[in-house]
Amino acid sequence: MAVLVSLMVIAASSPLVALLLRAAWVTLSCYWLTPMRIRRAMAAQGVRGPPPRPLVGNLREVSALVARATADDMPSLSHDIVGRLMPHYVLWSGTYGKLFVYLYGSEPRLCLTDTALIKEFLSSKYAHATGKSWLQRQGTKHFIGGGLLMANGARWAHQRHVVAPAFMADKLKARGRVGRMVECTKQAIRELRDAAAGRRGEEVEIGAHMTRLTGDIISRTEFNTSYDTGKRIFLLLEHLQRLTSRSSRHLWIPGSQYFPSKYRREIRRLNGELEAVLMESIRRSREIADEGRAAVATYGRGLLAMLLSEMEEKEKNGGGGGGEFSYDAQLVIDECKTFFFAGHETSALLLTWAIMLLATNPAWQEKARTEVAAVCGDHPPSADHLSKLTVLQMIIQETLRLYPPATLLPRMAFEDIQLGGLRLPRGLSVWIPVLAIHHDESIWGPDAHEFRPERFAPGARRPSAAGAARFLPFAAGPRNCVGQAYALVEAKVVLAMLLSAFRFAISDNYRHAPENVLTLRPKHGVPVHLRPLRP
Ligand code: HEM
Repeated sequence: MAVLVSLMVIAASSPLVALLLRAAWVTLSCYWLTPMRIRRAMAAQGVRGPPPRPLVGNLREVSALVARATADDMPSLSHDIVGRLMPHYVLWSGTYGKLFVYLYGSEPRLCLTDTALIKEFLSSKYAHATGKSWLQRQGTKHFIGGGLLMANGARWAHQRHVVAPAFMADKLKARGRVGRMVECTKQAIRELRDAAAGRRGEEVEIGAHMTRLTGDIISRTEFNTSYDTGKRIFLLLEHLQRLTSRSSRHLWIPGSQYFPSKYRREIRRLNGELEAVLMESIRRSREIADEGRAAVATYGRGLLAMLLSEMEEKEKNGGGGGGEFSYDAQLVIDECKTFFFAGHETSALLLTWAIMLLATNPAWQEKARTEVAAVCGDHPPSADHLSKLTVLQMIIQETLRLYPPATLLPRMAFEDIQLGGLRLPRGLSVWIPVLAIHHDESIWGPDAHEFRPERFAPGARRPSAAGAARFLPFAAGPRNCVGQAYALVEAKVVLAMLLSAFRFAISDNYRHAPENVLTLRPKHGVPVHLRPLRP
């Protein structure tokens, strides 16, 4: 007590000391007292977890467990990958039950696997009471900034309202995007033919080609950029992603976001360069629109056109429809970065894993090829063909079940939430382990780890009525993936064309080593043998 009184006297006499004491109190409260209070509140409801250490929480255990589990390649081509990618989930759900709490640094995380609760939690009921945490936003600040993926609350609602119409299924058909996807895929097939012909045994690493192809597709359909500009943007984004993931490893240290570091300096430089390239694209789009204004009062098609029209509205009306949240130049740039990032890597991974699965399951490969020939004949797929490619749709869904590019869904509670019988305190992060749910034998049956596309056949018995929360590759509810319809159209177009152009088999050089670096990817790529089917 005497110490406290002395501190208060010193504080009252010196504003600097008062400031330092306040900073120390806020740090202690954020980094230890609040997480511990949340942990106790969950323990009082019977939800426990591993004991945390100050500041690091359980972070070191997670890192050590994952490092050990992924040190070697898998001994066989098994799809039973939960123990490898989420060893901490396997360990702690075995010890504390499927509902448990752990601390990621100082962020308390509740692991939620109950599919009925997940459905409710992701519903519109909690759209404004949940969102992306400080840790997530800080980690991606220089990389995708205030774009839709990391926006929260009313700002998120406005951004979503502006961009969502561009990605509705009927718009995708109407705006000639399928045609552009076909053109990009034709180019990729030419490159694959050349690459295969130039190598002994026609072997190519398909992942790199799919990354290039999906990058080209999003650049051309949504941003109207040239192949070279798109390529430059992706290289910069890739570099930034690597650096931000390295620099955010220390975010659990109080104040670390202000420490100067070589990563941070390089991130700032690359971000400046990326924004300059995007700004130039925007300037060119506006110039082209101005030249054509007399004839067509439009910026053209795609997402960038939509964002620029929205920004112009704001400039004209001094506000725009979203009031304080309307798009300005910086937000348009952030949105471009977000869609370049969110819209190409996940799609490339879906295609890469699908080709790996088809290359190792020749019967399904042949079945899909026969269907493509029956539906499309000798032509590339058109928008009308796509809904008839049901075998391909089943294969895509089974790929997304076994290898979902996003293995986790994170959401922070911004206010106290009553979820079923649970009270989730404000400040608790909820983590939905999508990969573990997709491989759960109690949901999918004893063959949960096997590639069996027939489980998605039209009319097949679904696991249960609450199915929406059991298959979550694109999340669910109002904050699901805004590009879902686009991604599925793209996957069908590309796979249908590749199946018509080549027969593929997995190479002996393939090393099965799925790893999770933000997204679920094959550590050593996917080398396949391509046999051209047509001259
Ligand atoms: C197979 C491909 C894809 C998968 C598996 C996928 C998966 C997801 C998931 C799981 C989320 C929720 C993330 C979270 O809230 O933490 C998400 C959000 C998002 N996705 Fe996708 N995505 C794919 C393709 C695309 C494409 C092609 C685009 C754009 C053209 C896109 C744009 C976005 C955006 C902007 C969000 C944020 C939505 C919001 O917060 O309102 N995604 N995606």
